[in-house]
Amino acid sequence: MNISRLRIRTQQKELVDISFNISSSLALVGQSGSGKSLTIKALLNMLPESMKMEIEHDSDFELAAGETLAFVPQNPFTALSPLTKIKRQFFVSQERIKKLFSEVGLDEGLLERFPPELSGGQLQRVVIAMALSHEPRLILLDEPTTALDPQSRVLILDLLKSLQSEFGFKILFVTHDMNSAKILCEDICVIKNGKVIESGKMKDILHNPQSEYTKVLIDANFASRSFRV
Ligand SMILES: Nc1ncnc2c1ncn2[C@@H]1O[C@H](COP(=O)(O)OP(=O)(O)OP(=O)(O)O)[C@@H](O)[C@H]1O
Repeated sequence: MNISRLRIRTQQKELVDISFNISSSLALVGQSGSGKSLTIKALLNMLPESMKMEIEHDSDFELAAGETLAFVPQNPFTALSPLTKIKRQFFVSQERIKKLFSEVGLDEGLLERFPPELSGGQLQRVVIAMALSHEPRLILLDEPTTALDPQSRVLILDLLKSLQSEFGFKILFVTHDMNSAKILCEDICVIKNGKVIESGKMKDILHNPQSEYTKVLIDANFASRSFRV
């Protein structure tokens, strides 16, 4: 999927002006304030009313939140309604929910529980099952593992990878964490202040970053994390 131009502006200021291509899995990486969340909101058509956007993309891909597009947010603890049983938070048949639960590695007994009775990793699997329930063509992931411990983080990223090879959806993964980006994505687009700094194959950019900004992102992450680098 090719986004040949995405511009987001307020009356006062241009916040984002980027282009990117999602051939299979793309990490959109940048420091805080670089425009990652706004990009996701723009694709979901959920920008604040004070902002205007212009978007150009391939004509065969309709951007429809909850249909062609699914979204997995940062914090699974706040993504679900706490006082509603898990099974009541899906809008598909019980049979389909059970199938989705087995695909994300969850015991169907958890369907009878309330969200606060599950761990962060289990909750994120529930959210991923929900994202899959409409058979999306593209899943938008906004730092989906930041609220998790390192072990659950790697398990969730591995799960997303295997689900992707099973179902064939594309992934846009927004993060400042190069370690996670490296595990999940084949391609990377580095952004700063709403502009693309560099983009290409993940392995090429990790081995040979062209900008100081990318080097800092790589060094910060690889120096501070101990898991699978
Ligand atoms: N509602 C808003 N009104 C005006 N400016 C905004 C609004 N939301 C975000 N911005 C600005 O847009 C720019 C990009 O913000 P965005 O939230 O997309 O960054 P981000 O890369 O997701 O950062 P983080 O990693 O901290 O979530 C920032 O300069 C931010 O201050």
